[in-house]
Amino acid sequence: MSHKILSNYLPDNSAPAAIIVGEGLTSTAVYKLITAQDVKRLLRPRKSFSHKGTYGHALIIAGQEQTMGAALLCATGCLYGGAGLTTASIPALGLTALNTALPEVMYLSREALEDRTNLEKFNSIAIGPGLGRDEPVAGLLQAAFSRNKPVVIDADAINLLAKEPEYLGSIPEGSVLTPHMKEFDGLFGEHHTWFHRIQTAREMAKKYQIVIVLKNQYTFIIDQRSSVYINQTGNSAMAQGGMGDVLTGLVAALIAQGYTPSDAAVLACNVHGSSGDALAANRYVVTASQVAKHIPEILKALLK
Ligand SMILES: NC(=O)C1=CN([C@@H]2O[C@H](COP(=O)(O)OP(=O)(O)OC[C@H]3O[C@@H](n4cnc5c(N)ncnc54)[C@H](OP(=O)(O)O)[C@@H]3O)[C@@H](O)[C@H]2O)[C@@H](O)CC1
Ligand SMILES: Nc1ncnc2c1ncn2[C@@H]1O[C@H](COP(=O)(O)OP(=O)(O)O)[C@@H](O)[C@H]1O
Repeated sequence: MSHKILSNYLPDNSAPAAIIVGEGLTSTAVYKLITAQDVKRLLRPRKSFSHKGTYGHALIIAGQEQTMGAALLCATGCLYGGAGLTTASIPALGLTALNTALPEVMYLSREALEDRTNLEKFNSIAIGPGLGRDEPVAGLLQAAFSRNKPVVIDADAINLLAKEPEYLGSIPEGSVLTPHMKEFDGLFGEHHTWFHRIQTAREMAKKYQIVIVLKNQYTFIIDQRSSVYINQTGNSAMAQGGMGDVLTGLVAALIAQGYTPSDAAVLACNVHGSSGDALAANRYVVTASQVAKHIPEILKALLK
């Protein structure tokens, strides 16, 4: 089995030289490289005798007037990630855009979230993309947390946790946090090296029993036992707004389909990056919408 030095995966080369990386999810090393075989093993084929109810119902709580696109991109990632049903809870002014861009996706008003019984039917919830900081985000977060089932938490929902850290204690176990570097440091304090950032992520994932997806060129997925999975797919053609919103929707789609939060995060990061890689083979830049729409081809290819 080949081993690589962790520093190879850090932009600042900050890891002590002795830290090695095992190849594959079954490696006993703390730091594990995600391989194509891992992802093939994780992905389950769709069953012949199945219907939309077999593949779960995901709820996306996202968007505000100026960033409705983030909600649409998140819902697109969820739809193309194979959730049986996707519902978007967005401000009513986004309804025409939703119905036009994504006719497959259903709508739940923000007011309806106040009645917690409306949330019971969902197999997964993602919250945060484009929510903004002015809206009553705290109320939306409380609604998402009220079920005590894993929630995918991104963007402005992470920014709210940074502002009101008392909510950290009520994150349901198994939830998946998907911060980029700036969001991570906003929440858990400034870090001067990537190695130290990863150590904090390991500590926090264990403390709160959550999965942390620390987004980067190589994304680090840290599970509840502090293991670190390193995703190698993805490229700089993907460095464009909305890319993370698609990833959030994809994680929600996979949790809705019954994958564990940790497997969903590993699979989503790998497939999201592979989608970008396939498209970038003959493109200078790939958009978030393109990456989302190419996901089904990547999933199908993994089953071969
Ligand atoms: N179509 C839509 O509706 C879209 C809506 N969106 C939604 O809008 C909301 C706010 O999004 P946002 O882009 O304004 O703020 P945010 O992502 O916090 O960046 C702020 C600063 O942080 C930094 N930074 C960012 N990423 C980094 C990284 N990986 N690694 C390191 N640093 C990084 C960078 O700072 P710089 O490096 O330039 O100093 C950047 O300027 C949010 O809810 C989102 O979902 C977007 O998804 C776009 C499409
Ligand atoms: N240079 C790159 N190499 C690999 N992946 C990248 C690169 N740039 C961006 N990405 C991926 O794109 C996504 C960006 O997420 P994020 O910063 O949250 O975007 P947004 O907030 O605009 O949706 C992450 O999944 C990240 O790994």
